[in-house]
Amino acid sequence: MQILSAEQIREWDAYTIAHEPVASVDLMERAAEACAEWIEKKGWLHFDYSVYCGKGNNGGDGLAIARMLSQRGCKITVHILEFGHKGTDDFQVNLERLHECNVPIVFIQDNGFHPTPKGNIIIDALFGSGLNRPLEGIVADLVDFMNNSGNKIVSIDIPSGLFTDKSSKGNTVVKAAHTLSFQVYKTAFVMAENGQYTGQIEILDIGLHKDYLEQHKGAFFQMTDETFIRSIYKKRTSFSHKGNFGHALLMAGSYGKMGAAVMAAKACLRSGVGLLTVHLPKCGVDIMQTSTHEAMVSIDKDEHCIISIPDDISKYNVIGVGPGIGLENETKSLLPAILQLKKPLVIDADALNIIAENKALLQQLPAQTILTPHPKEFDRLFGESPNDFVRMEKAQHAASKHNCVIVLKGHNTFMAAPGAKGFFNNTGNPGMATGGSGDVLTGIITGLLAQKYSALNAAILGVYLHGLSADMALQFNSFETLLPSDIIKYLYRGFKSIITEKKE
Ligand SMILES: NC(=O)C1=CN([C@@H]2O[C@H](COP(=O)(O)OP(=O)(O)OC[C@H]3O[C@@H](n4cnc5c(N)ncnc54)[C@H](OP(=O)(O)O)[C@@H]3O)[C@@H](O)[C@H]2O)[C@@H](O)CC1
Ligand SMILES: Nc1ncnc2c1ncn2[C@@H]1O[C@H](COP(=O)(O)OP(=O)(O)O)[C@@H](O)[C@H]1O
Ligand SMILES: [K+]
Repeated sequence: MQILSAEQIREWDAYTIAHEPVASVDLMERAAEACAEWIEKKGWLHFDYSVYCGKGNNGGDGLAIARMLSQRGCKITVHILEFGHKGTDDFQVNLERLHECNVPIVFIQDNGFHPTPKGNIIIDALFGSGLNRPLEGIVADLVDFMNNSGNKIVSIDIPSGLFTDKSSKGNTVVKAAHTLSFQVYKTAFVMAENGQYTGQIEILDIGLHKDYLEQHKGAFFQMTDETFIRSIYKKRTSFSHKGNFGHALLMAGSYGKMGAAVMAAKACLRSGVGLLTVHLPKCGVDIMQTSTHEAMVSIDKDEHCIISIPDDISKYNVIGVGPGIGLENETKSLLPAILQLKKPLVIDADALNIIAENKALLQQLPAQTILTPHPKEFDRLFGESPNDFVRMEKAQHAASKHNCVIVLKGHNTFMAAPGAKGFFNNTGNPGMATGGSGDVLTGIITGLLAQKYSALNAAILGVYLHGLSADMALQFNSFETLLPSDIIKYLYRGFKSIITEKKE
């Protein structure tokens, strides 16, 4: 699924109006009908509704939804924010239509807001993608009033006060339980800083013209859905052998952090790598050999941490470095040597922190290296960001500048690569917020890279599978009990769901 900016959505609306063709007010009717149907399917027709409308097209949607719910037998009160100026044409048409339904309408002109009866559902249709400045004055007061009412809020298109394409940090924004948005995701929905506002997001199909997306391919962010993942997944043939799936070298672990190496190794093996060697300090040998029988080990000179590179590096086709390696000085000084090997590379955790301390190393990254920072690691590497939007733009810029793939981890992990607009992931859950989940991801991506996926596809597929397997593991776990080792255990379910053909 694509993720569009407010401007692109406006263009797409206009394209549909011109090329379907369909009248703008009829498109609004479709949008409102999709919302009313969603509410009906939810079994919510026995509730009463307070519908809050601005005077733009978002408010027009609200008026049309009010009419449709009233026709379905719901008790409705409509509240219109009165600014003095006329509503948009489609708003005015829908106001006329609503007058015919005898729905009570209250015009809000001052702060004396009518209390919303307990149990009413609030429909928030104040502002949509046309928001052009932060809310203030009476409008901000109204949103505070709605948020503090204790009523469930359903926002239409986007919670009012939330900007589609830039940060709304510190602004007054509606806190919705559900957001009913149209056709595609909006950039605002994938930013962690907005998680408190959107609630559950539903994307409703309003039949916008498909040709628009075809004609602007490459101009949009992409949400990595199942269709896309299937298109990059490589099927195995019956005659395949271990030589087809690469030999990965993982450089991981230090005294007290061998668990990171074990998890990365197991995840790498379960991702289908042909052969795996783990380079680790002496203290880790017994741990790895007893826990992970399929992994070979390459033993470092040092007892406690990694300070050297294995002798014969030529047999490995990829290297994954970072999980649990620590920040000992001798480990730090090893990193430039690893970069000089010019192998396909996945860099995570402390290996990223070492680069952050010596940023000149960024210039030495082999082409198409994959970096997997969480936001703090990212900020250490590329500087602090005031908000998620700026951090994402920095990731795009850094990926181009250093010719690398950046996996900026989070709920909707963002993947940036040179020449691509960027990809957001849509699998995974808060059960993954346990130390070690990142080590598992490094193992998965390293395993896929060894199997000759391109760097970008290894990142996209790895992140998707990582989250999907964690989602599958929820069948037998709560968010609290889910462990990184469960993600490895359920990787087979993730793979199978990609491989299994969907029944039509
Ligand atoms: N055919 C289509 O296009 C379809 C569109 N659809 C719907 O249209 C929505 C977009 O509608 P839209 O473009 O009319 O903008 P909208 O969000 O209603 O707000 C604009 C108004 O708000 C005002 N305003 C802005 N910021 C403000 C602030 N901080 N504080 C106070 N006022 C502020 C601004 O006033 P002004 O800046 O002129 O003072 C203007 O009056 C979209 O989200 C979707 O719901 C669907 O029906 C599907 C088909
Ligand atoms: N709420 C969440 N939703 C989706 N994915 C999550 C969530 N919380 C954590 N994750 C994923 O778990 C991983 C955590 O990685 P990281 O922070 O490096 O952990 P660690 O270093 O402890 O192993 C990332 O891939 C991240 O995307
Ligand atoms: K809204």
